[in-house]
Amino acid sequence: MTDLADTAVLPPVPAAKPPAGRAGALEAEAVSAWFGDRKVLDRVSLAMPAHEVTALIGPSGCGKSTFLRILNRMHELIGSAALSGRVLLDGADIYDRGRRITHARREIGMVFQKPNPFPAMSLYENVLAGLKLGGVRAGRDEKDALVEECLTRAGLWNEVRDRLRQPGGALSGGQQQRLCIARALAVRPRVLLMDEPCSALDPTSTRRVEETIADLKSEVTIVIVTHNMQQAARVSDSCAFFLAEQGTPGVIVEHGPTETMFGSPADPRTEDYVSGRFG
Ligand SMILES: Nc1ncnc2c1ncn2[C@@H]1O[C@H](COP(=O)(O)OP(=O)(O)OP(=O)(O)O)[C@@H](O)[C@H]1O
Repeated sequence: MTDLADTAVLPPVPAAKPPAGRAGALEAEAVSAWFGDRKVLDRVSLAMPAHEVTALIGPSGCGKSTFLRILNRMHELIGSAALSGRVLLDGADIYDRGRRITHARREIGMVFQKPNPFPAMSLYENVLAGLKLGGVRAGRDEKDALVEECLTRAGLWNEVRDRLRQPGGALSGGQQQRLCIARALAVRPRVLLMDEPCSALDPTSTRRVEETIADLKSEVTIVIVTHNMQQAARVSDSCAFFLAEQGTPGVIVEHGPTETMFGSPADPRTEDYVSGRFG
């Protein structure tokens, strides 16, 4: 259980370019979760190695999004929510009493299913929004450099470089999602969590976001929830298959290298799911 009385304000972050290899290794140990009396995850353990893309797959309602939210302390924002277990970022438990919730949120960023840029704010200000929330002061040149760097890393710079003062709401859905990725990157996370980031996008935008994911993993560890098995096969290095059978809490049935999970899974339920026989 955790202390819920922390703020959502980001702490100051340096505006300099991140050192290479800053991606963090994330590890969940025996994580269980509840909404009220209802247990929805049961002792889920999973290693998410640095510089890799880990896909969380499984039928609707098996606890993938809940697990993802636990990885950056968003689960505890829901009134009836509780959890047990540990989440380690490079060996340090993000739920330790001495660690601030804001620290976990900065180190472990999140991109949501529906692109959520600030629609009236300019593209430029959107990218810097996380820094602004944290009260970080930076000079104009520093801000310009950060905006260009993050939009480039998110694969959007070339499309928007001439219209940075336009509102975030003026972009296509796919561009908005990449803007949200740029915004998440601006606070220098070590892990990026993505909850079905392409489910609201057309195939072309989906491909563009997938290319962005592939480019980013040299700098940031990625954990992605997806219902799209082709996407999981395309973007991930390893997969974890979640299942909640007959009203029981969600568990990981099997996890391993994506090639194995799709080519020769050990559990027949994994085989049935990845081949589209259920779910
Ligand atoms: N805010 C909430 N309050 C109560 N129950 C919730 C809440 N959010 C999720 N649940 C329940 O927790 C279980 C796990 O939900 P979760 O959204 O994590 O599953 P999921 O695998 O991500 O599903 P989907 O693929 O449909 O998004 C479900 O039974 C769901 O109804």
